[in-house]
Order: sequence, then C-alpha cells, then structure tokens
Amino acid sequence: MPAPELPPPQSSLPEAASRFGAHLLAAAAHVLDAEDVSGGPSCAPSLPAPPVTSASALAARPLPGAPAAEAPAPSAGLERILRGPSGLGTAGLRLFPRDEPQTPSSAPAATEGTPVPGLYHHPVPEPDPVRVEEVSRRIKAWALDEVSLYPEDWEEQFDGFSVGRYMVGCHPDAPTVDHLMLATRLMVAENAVDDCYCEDHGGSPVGLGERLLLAHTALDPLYTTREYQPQWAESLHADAPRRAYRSAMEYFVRAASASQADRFRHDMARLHMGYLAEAAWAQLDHVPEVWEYLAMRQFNNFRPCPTITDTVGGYELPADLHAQAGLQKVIALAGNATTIVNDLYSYTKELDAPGHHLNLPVVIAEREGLSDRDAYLKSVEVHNDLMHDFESEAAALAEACPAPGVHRFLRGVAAWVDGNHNWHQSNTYRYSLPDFW
Ligand SMILES: CC(C)=CCC/C(C)=C(\C)COP(=O)(O)OP(=O)(O)O
Ligand SMILES: [Mg+2]
Repeated sequence: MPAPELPPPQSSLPEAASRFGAHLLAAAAHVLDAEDVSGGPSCAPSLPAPPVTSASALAARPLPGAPAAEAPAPSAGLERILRGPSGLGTAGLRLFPRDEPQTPSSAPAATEGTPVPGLYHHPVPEPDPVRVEEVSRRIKAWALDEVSLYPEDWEEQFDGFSVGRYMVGCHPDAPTVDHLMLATRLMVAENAVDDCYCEDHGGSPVGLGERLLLAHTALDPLYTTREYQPQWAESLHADAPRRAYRSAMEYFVRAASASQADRFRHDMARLHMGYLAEAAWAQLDHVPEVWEYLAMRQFNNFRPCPTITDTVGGYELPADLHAQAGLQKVIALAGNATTIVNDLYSYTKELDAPGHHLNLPVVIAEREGLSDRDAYLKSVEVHNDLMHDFESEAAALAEACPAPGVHRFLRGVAAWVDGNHNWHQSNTYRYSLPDFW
C-alpha cells in the first residue's frame, strides 16, 4: 500500500481532541506499567486469565509499508481514560454517561444538517479535512481501479455517500490513513452488497440467500478439492459486491490478527442473517411485531463497523475480553442505537423508495396503531433508551474490567456511535428529516 507523508492524527481538531489517540495509548501504557492488566477479578470471571498484554502490543501496530504511529506522550492514567478528554467538542469521546443536556445548539457550527429533535446524541468535532480528502481520494481510486465498483453514472451517488468523512469521523484514534482505509473499503463493500443484492441498485429478496452465501465466501474462504477451487476463486470476480468484499477483506486480513479477522467474519455472518430475515418479510409482505423488527435489526446492523475499532486503531482487544458477556451487551446496544439512528434519518428516503420499506417508525405505526408522527417520536425514545443503556453498561464494564485494551475499545465504540450520528445528520445529500415538528 502507498504510504504518503501524513499529518498527525486529528490535526485540525481542538487541542484536547487532537491528542486523543496519543493520549489513550499513553494512558494504556501507563496503566500497564503500573498494574496487572490480565483483567481484574470481575472481568471475564468464568475464563482463565487472558495472557498479559505487553505495553508494546498496545502501541499502534503499523501496517505493512505504513509509517509508525506517533510516540505516546506521558499521561494521567486510568482515571483519565474513563473520564475522557474534556476539550471543546470532545463530549462524544467520554465513557461515562453525561448529565449535561445535549441540544442541537451545542453542535459544532461547521456540522451541516439538523439533528433529529429530541435525539440523545453527542456532537463531535468536524472530521479532520486533510484526512477526509486523502481517504476520499484513495477510496475512489480503489473503487475504480482495483474493484471496478460502479458504472460512471453512479459516481454522484458514490461521492454523495461521503464515505471518507464518515470513516474519519468514526475513527478519531486511527494512527494513519492506511488504518482508516481498512474501515473505508469495508464500509464501501458492505454498502455495495446491501445496494446491489438487497436494495435499490438491482437488489431483491428473491434469491438473496444464494447471493449472500456466495459473497460471504469472499470473507470466509471455501476450502474444497482441486477440481472445484478455481471455479470458486473465479466467482469472486464475478460482480462488484464480491470484488469489493474480496479486496477489502484481503487488506483487512493483512492488518488484523487471526482472531480480529474471525471476529469480523462472525459479525458479517450476523449481518447476512439479518438481511435474510428482512428479505423474508419483504417477500411475504409481512410487517413483524415491533420486538421482532428490533431483533432483525440487531443483526441487519452496523455492528461490523464499530467492532473493528481496535484493528483500525492499530491495537488488539484480546478475543476472550471481546467475548465476555458484558462487552457483547455493550456492542449490541451500541450497534442497535447506531442502526435506529439510520432508521430515523433515512425515514423519508425509505418512504419514497419503491415497495414497503420497513424501519422502526413504520413498524411501530403499523403494529401499535399510532400516527406516523407519534410512531416516529416513539422511535426517537426507543433510540434514546438504547443510547442510555449503552452508556451505562459501558461505564459499568469499564469499572469492572480494568484492562486498558477494554477501555480503549469502549472509547472506540463510543466514538463510532457519535461519528455515525454526525455523518447521518450531516449527509443532507442522502437524508432529510420528516416534517413532524
Ligand atoms: C455498513 C454496514 C455494515 C451496513 C449494514 C446494514 C445497513 C446497510 C445499515 C444498518 C443501513 O441501513 P439501511 O439499509 O436502511 O441504509 P440506508 O437507510 O439506505 O442508508
Ligand atoms: Mg435506512
């Protein structure tokens, strides 16, 4: 991969936020020096103690051919990790729930778009424009030159998606642009599968299971006999979604550990299962109960994006810490909150789309006999409850599990949640709010 000279992470952000990555790394290293980081008594109690992670393993892992991360600066340690940065615009980087009211007027002036009124969220600093520009340039080159992702007339939509801004905003602690590209390629590939197999760019529920399964082998390879292996290998170049999955995964596997790659495969299998449930309901023209919809949406969900935060951050959360029930709950709540954000911001787009597109307001209106407006407002409350639960569970886990890798991972997930909201709010090319207020 090319390795251009890059500015330090978050170079254009306010001072406290610009030290975010280095601050966390330094804090983690400080705690590692000071105490046993095998997890603490209430951290993954049913498991044998995970191997002690060395301080050097928590330093950002450089990608092949990429510049090394900035050296961490001294810091104040664990308490400060939990409290998080306190500078202007850094509220979204904290772990503990915050009491202060979050109103649209507290959003940084540069952010375009209007937040959904009453939505509990944390405004974030504007993503570093230097990084956004570089990621945008590189992702377009990848899409066109490496995977032939889209025909010319889709270019405007590709640009309008603003994936560079999205990923830079969601990964403020990525040490380099190469690390950001891991997330960006996967995000583009995931959307190609959703658009081309499931939704508006030729997708259909009919035959979706076959398409998803064959595409999944681009992430989780087929091992078969010599006779059949070449046909499978050839199939990975047969359409844009498979080309994108194959290439994005190849880059990811090169940078990730074996268990990080396996975590990602598992999350993608979850996603594909969610797509299939949604498709089954579409084929039957069935509107599920609200809880059933929420169960489907826990799988048809952004989850595979925040759970790569450690790979993109250049460190690894050990597999047994990731697997503990408390962290699984936090990840699920975060994924659910981020996905209901999508349901709220994409509501008008989906009403205008052909067919009966399900999202939380639509399902609540139908199943609970509410007006469109009341159902939308109730969905905002569902989202807010999920966000509050995510934050209180994350704070409780951070206290119970003093491993610095866990703390940094939780901060990364929280940053992804906030960056995801910011992208939805600001993407006025793609989304617009209903006229309910
Ligand atoms: C990036 C990723 C893993 C996406 C998986 C699921 C997905 C496409 C979403 C959660 C977004 O939902 P939706 O399909 O409703 O997207 P738009 O509303 O069309 O933006
Ligand atoms: Mg949507």
